[in-house]
Amino acid sequence: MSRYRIFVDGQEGTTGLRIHEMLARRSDVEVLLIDADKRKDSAERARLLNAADVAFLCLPDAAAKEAAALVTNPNTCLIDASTAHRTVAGWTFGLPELAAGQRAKLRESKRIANPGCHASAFILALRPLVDAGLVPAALPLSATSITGYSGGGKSMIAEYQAGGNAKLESPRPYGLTLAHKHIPEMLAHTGLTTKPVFMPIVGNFYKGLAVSVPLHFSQLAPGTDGAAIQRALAQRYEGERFVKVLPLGDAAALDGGFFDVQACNDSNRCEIAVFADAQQAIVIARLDNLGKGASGAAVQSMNVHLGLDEGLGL
Ligand SMILES: NC(=O)C1=CN([C@@H]2O[C@H](COP(=O)(O)OP(=O)(O)OC[C@H]3O[C@@H](n4cnc5c(N)ncnc54)[C@H](OP(=O)(O)O)[C@@H]3O)[C@@H](O)[C@H]2O)C=CC1
Ligand SMILES: CC(=O)N[C@@H](CCC(=O)OP(=O)(O)O)C(=O)O
Repeated sequence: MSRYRIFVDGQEGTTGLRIHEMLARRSDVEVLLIDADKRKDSAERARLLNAADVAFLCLPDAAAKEAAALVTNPNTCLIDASTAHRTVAGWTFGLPELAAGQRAKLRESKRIANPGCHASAFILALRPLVDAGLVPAALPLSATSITGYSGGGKSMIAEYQAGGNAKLESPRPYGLTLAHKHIPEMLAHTGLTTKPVFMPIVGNFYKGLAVSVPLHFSQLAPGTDGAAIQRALAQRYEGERFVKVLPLGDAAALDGGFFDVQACNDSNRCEIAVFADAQQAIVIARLDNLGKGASGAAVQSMNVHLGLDEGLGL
């Protein structure tokens, strides 16, 4: 049996290494490796990109754009983990659970842009509520994301792991220009038309992420309550392998009243929880920023594209 040829451009980086770990367990793929001293050599990267059936781009945005321009082989499918192409025409958003028909698009497309980690959680939580008409598309929302430091890639990991900086011990809000790079994809792929106020917070733990969105029923479709929100989400993701909607107010999702943002670590799962009283709800989606938030999602997209079992290697 001939094996699929896979290249990871950025194989030494955080998401690239994780993809390698996932592919190493598989016998149906051959991973094309680049010599360490040539990993930024455009000619060598071009050779391997064009030799691959699927190439993952685990690179900063500028290098991902450069890599895309190096591909001339019409058979090569690019799966870009960076922010560069997530709202660009001609690229398919790498979230199979986005909507009916998304898997068919991923199967056909040779250009797949994988979602950002915060955006994955936000979109999975909000898209069904907008589609169901419970959340009006123009509603001004706010969202907070608590994330582990591996989301910041090699440089942030080194900063945290060096130790000795007391400022890194407490959670740090950022994105305070109100222009986080995930906001365009959050709008484009939920159907929301008003930019949400989005504030991520990075904490002193390696990985795991939870996006919280507060909702006031007075601003939603008439009659909407916590049960209706949970039901819309549960119906939308019924039968999905990697998206799990928890029961309304699920005490089991809490640890003595606290929500564990690391509960989906080392999995490709996103769990969505709804907590509500008579007037308000908080929808929280948690995932592993290097799992469903990045490398796991990229491998899932590859499996869908190649027509394989979607969970292979995950
Ligand atoms: N970490 C996460 O949780 C997530 C990351 N992403 C995105 O995925 C992409 C990769 O992120 P991440 O793995 O965290 O980043 P890292 O910083 O950990 O790794 C990036 C890698 O790309 C290499 N690189 C940089 N420029 C070039 C170039 N011109 N040619 C070849 N290689 C190059 C770097 O080399 P060197 O080793 O020399 O620095 C590094 O190994 C980014 O766009 C990021 O935003 C997406 C979702 C989640
Ligand atoms: C902690 C941290 O810095 N996290 C990153 C998100 C990582 C991610 O999803 O990456 P891309 O959108 O770049 O692909 C951030 O908020 O910018």
